[in-house]
Amino acid sequence: MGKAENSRIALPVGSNLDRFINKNQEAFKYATGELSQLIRDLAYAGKVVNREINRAGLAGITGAYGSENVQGEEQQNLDVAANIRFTRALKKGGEVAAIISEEDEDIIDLNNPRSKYIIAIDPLDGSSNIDVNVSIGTIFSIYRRISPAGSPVQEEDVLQAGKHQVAAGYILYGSSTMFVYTTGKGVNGFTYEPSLGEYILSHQNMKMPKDGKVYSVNEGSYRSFDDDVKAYIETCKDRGYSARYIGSLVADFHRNLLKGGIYIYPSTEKAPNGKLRLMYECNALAMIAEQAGGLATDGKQRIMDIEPESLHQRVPFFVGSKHMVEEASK
Ligand SMILES: O=P(O)(O)OC[C@H]1O[C@](O)(COP(=O)(O)O)[C@@H](O)[C@@H]1O
Ligand SMILES: [Mg+2]
Ligand SMILES: [Mg+2]
Repeated sequence: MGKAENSRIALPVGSNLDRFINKNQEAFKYATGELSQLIRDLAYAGKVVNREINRAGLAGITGAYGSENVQGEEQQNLDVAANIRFTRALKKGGEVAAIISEEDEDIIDLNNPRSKYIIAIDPLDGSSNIDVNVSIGTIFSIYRRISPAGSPVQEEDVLQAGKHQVAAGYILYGSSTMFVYTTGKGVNGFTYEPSLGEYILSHQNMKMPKDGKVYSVNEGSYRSFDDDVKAYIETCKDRGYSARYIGSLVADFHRNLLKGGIYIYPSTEKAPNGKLRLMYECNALAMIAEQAGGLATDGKQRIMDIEPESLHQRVPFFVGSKHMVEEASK
């Protein structure tokens, strides 16, 4: 792995996340440590959720919870468990003023008067894969609030465009568990070492290849894709690219981040605005992609330039290797 360049964090692979966070903070002159602690709180909650995922089958916590979320999707037990774990850890941590969660219709105001951060979170991504032991994830975006700390959280604090994220990342619960994040100074990945209970720096200054030979789309809805998307998929097939679709956004994204490729969830007849949610799925992965040299659009414009109108709004999503997304977005 190349030596970290210019303002990137220089730490040997093998360092733990905590040490990296401290080092990262030094790069921010006016840092007060609150964002650092917030990232630690997320990483900690991720360890707890990781343990619950690993033993879900044993503890009988797989299956449906018996209620629907605001999107009308059936909540899985682990969706609800993960949502509780992250909300609780962030509340206790005291660094977050409010949360937007996929599993909650409204903003969760944590009444942490002194806190200046807002978090948007998909506690468990890839819910359809929970019970079948396929990789799943958690996705998060962090913003600084606009209204002064201590005052009630306003809509303007939470409905901010992706370009205003101060940090973003995901946790991948796969064959190994990884914590991947950015604070706007490159992307770094940490692999969880359960016997130590530590996240260890394993992927430093991650770069997404500019091109790839993998396309990732649910072709089951192919007939209702618009002609441009169909044309791009045909181009991929003409070129002999491989089709890979895990059905867990975080896992499909992570593969393309490492190997190159494109993930597309376009608008369809069933989902005219696509399926994925701008605030807690697309913005975070867009920031990671761009920080790693990739790109993310809704097929027309840069995802992070989209001004959000509602907490759970959906957008078509094209993300991955820069040249592939450029071509697919034409
Ligand atoms: O089954 P489909 O329509 O292809 O959708 C799969 C997509 O939906 C998601 O499961 C949506 O995320 P949630 O599981 O968090 O609701 C993505 O992870 C995945 O890429
Ligand atoms: Mg999701
Ligand atoms: Mg989810």
